[in-house]
Amino acid sequence: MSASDKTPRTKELEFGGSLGALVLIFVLPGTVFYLLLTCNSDEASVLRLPGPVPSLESLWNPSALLILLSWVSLQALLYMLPMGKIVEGITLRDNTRLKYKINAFQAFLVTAIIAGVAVVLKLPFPYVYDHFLQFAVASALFSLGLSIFLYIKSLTAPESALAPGGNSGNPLYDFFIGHELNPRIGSFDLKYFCELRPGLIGWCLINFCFLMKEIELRGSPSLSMILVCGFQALYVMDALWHEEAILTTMDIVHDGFGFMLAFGDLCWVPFTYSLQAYFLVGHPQEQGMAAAVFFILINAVGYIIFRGSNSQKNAFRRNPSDPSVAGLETIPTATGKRLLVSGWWGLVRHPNYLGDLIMALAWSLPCGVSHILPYFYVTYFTALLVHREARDEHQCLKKYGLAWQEYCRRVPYRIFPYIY
Ligand SMILES: NC(=O)C1=CN([C@@H]2O[C@H](COP(=O)(O)OP(=O)(O)OC[C@H]3O[C@@H](n4cnc5c(N)ncnc54)[C@H](OP(=O)(O)O)[C@@H]3O)[C@@H](O)[C@H]2O)C=CC1
Ligand SMILES: CC(C)CCC[C@@H](C)[C@H]1CC=C2C3=C(CC[C@@]21C)[C@@]1(C)CC[C@H](O)C[C@@H]1CC3
Repeated sequence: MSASDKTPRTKELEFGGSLGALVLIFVLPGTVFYLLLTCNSDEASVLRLPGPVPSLESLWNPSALLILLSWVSLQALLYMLPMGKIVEGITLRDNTRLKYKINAFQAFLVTAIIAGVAVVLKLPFPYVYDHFLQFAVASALFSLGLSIFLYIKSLTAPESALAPGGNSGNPLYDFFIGHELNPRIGSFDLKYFCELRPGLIGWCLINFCFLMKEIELRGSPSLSMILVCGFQALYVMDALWHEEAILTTMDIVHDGFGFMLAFGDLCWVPFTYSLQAYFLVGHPQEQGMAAAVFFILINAVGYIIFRGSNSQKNAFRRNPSDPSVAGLETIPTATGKRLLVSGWWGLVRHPNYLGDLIMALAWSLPCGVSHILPYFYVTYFTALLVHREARDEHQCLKKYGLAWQEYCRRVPYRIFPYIY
């Protein structure tokens, strides 16, 4: 291995360094349980502490862990099935390119068929609602176990396989961010698998369980529940359909696979992104048709901006002379790549984040305005994307230097036109 193959030491630590990492390892699971306990209470008020903390025995349910393990195994099996195409990821430090299976959308369809059969067989979907906290505990323990396994595995990985963002030499920080970039067991890519499948498809299934709980309680699903489940299913299906696009995201290219992504993918996403549907079961909301049309319009505007900008960039990066992007204005960079300065990417520097945030708002509105809790997602997501934008900006400035400064001059706003 030549010296340039080796992953350099990570000098600039993010998230407040090792102390920040230590705090987040406790704060993230704490936030999940606080949100779920609050949502379970009658008042669902984020300004009050939720009732008494449940006993440890009541949080532990071996059946929940077994169901979770079966779920992850089913998704792993679907991932490994010989369906879908194989594509290559970006070129790695040692000049190799890993191969990835593209079949997440097919996995979703097969899962939907299995769920349909389970409905016909009258399987008790509302069980997930009744034991949701226990499922969250099982999932948090599973992600912690996976993160420990990943860190131990990374200690035997070659230097070239370490993550540029998670090679600080501080074990706690590297455990949090992820020490190894693309941990694999044979050809099974653990990070790529977890990023989209068990958590995102699981989020849709959890929403469906909540909808079935509403049917059990009230005879039919509410309009609010149908809107929330419909909007979020569209978002998940879109991500699975465009699975190939995640191969160039910073999570796959820069960050390793450690506690942050393992917990994020397997616990945070399914158990906090489904909060609106969870809230609606215990706190029903009446929405009229006019309001529903308004929410659908907001979601549609967000989706058009989100999908239009992501597709425009993807098409441009794949083939700059593609007829759909060939007429757009660009600026050259020293790396040979060009930057779009017109179209969606001339509106703000992260139009895809803007669209995503507009959709996030549309997912909360069907829950009414009497509670703050269903607005958790849009609030947290604004903070996540503002932070992510700053991380990406920092990487782009390093990569493109003067050309990036010129782009910032031409397109001065980051996410919200004329505001930020
Ligand atoms: N729901 C959720 O929890 C989350 C959702 N997301 C969503 O995932 C999607 C992907 O986001 P993310 O991974 O952050 O990255 P982006 O898709 O925003 O990609 C950023 C990269 O795009 C390229 N780029 C930036 N500006 C330009 C330009 N003007 N012209 C051409 N290329 C440009 C640069 O890479 P290069 O030049 O190297 O190609 C840059 O590093 C977004 O829609 C986001 O909203 C993200 C995080 C969490
Ligand atoms: C636990 C912390 C608060 C941070 C966790 C971050 C993760 C939840 C997110 C990091 C990047 C993500 C992406 C997506 C989901 C959330 C995580 C895993 C998408 C798959 C969502 C759908 C989009 O179409 C693509 C996204 C890529 C990044």
